[in-house]
Amino acid sequence: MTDVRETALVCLMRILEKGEYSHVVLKEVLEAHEELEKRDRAFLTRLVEGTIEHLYELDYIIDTFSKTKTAKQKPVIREILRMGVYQIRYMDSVPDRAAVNESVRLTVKRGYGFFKGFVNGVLRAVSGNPDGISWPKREDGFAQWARVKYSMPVWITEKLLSEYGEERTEGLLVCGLSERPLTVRCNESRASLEETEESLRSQNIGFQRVEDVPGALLLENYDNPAGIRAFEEGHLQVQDVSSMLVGLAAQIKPGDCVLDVCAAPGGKSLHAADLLAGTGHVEARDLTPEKVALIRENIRRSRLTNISAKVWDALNEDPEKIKSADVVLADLPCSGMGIIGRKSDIKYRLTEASEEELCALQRKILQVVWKYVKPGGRLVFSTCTVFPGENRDNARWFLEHYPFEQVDLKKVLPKRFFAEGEEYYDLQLLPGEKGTDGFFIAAFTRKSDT
Ligand SMILES: C[S@@+](CC[C@H](N)C(=O)[O-])C[C@H]1O[C@@H](n2cnc3c(N)ncnc32)[C@H](O)[C@@H]1O
Repeated sequence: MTDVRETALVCLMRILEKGEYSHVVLKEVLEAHEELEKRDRAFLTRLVEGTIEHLYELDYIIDTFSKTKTAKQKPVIREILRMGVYQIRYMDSVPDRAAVNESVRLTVKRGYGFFKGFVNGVLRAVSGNPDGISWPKREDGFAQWARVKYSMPVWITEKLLSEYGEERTEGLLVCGLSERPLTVRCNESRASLEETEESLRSQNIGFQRVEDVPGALLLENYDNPAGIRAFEEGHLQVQDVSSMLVGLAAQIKPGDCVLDVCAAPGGKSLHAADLLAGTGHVEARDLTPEKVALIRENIRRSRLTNISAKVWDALNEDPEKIKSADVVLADLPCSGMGIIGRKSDIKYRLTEASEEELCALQRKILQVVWKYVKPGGRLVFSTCTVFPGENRDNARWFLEHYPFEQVDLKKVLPKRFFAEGEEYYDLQLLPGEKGTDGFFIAAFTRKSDT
């Protein structure tokens, strides 16, 4: 029988000690353990994701009660303690005694019997003294306080504070630790919204329509599309509402030729193909064969026929595509801070230097791909992040350097995304504020005399 906690430990060793991506490791491990029941899969996923989400807080607690600080502990012991504290603090279904005993058992099973007294002692102290922790105080410094309270690196909080102030920054931090609903888009060129809703009802899957975004549904109590019939039939695509706004901002018309230069796993390309309703064509590109395989897998499942995928480095100019596209989608690589609620290891990997490199990479890609837009056609630039350097600043830079006019998004996107009386051309969404992930969109029309 699979030892669920041991499997979680193996995941945490790969993610936190070896630097692998959490979503990749979890997907691989869950696929390799098909025998696990739904309940065990949910427990494993929560234990791994929760431990990562609350990492700094868990270390702070362990370091309060342990003479040997987490930074100096053996990696296996450190991960067993982190998992143990997470279970004590956040998993109501696990009695503290079970969390302690299971951690000790795991210590012995992994060959570290010498440390069983240490693990037992630290976890018992954590469980027995919940009030014995001296937490950082908010009034002594928001970023240091948030480091422990929301497990957020200090430099990120400081950067957010300088752009959004304390209240909105805290909203973003809270959202990063909250469960987000699974949002899906109905492929209405394959089945009507009503048919897809009927199929969901027949499987007792609860949902709510997002009234102002065509085809968008929020699924209730579902965090994984596998097993949903409408998904297997290609009538549903997992996609956040914010990402669906790209398709609307692109103002796609029947017969359009769409080029998505950074498309994997294909969310926006598939939306564009669906909006074309069997006409026109979408070419979905990405950097590597592995990424393009993800797009192809989604195309295969969706059974849409007006879309193809190709490996192409967006930094290389493609002479065959110059002035060929009615719409270019530039959903560019970014720091991903808008989706930390879904991929919580992002915040620990990011550095100030890597964020600056991403700003520069975006400009390099835009420098090439604007040429593919036909005069009168559109380029939509988007990211799933919240830092202005990658978003607003690059959108302004683009407008200053290339022959485009900015599309006023207030005229093409639902009203509720914009505050009354504010001057907007582009749109910056923060996680949770409008029921979406954090996201940025700007759209441009190429001047016709260029
Ligand atoms: C934000 S993701 C795209 C998400 C996608 N548009 C969707 O909606 O599913 C950015 C993508 O850019 C790709 N990428 C990064 N550098 C690239 C390059 N030089 N050329 C092409 N794609 C690149 C990454 O592999 C990644 O899949």
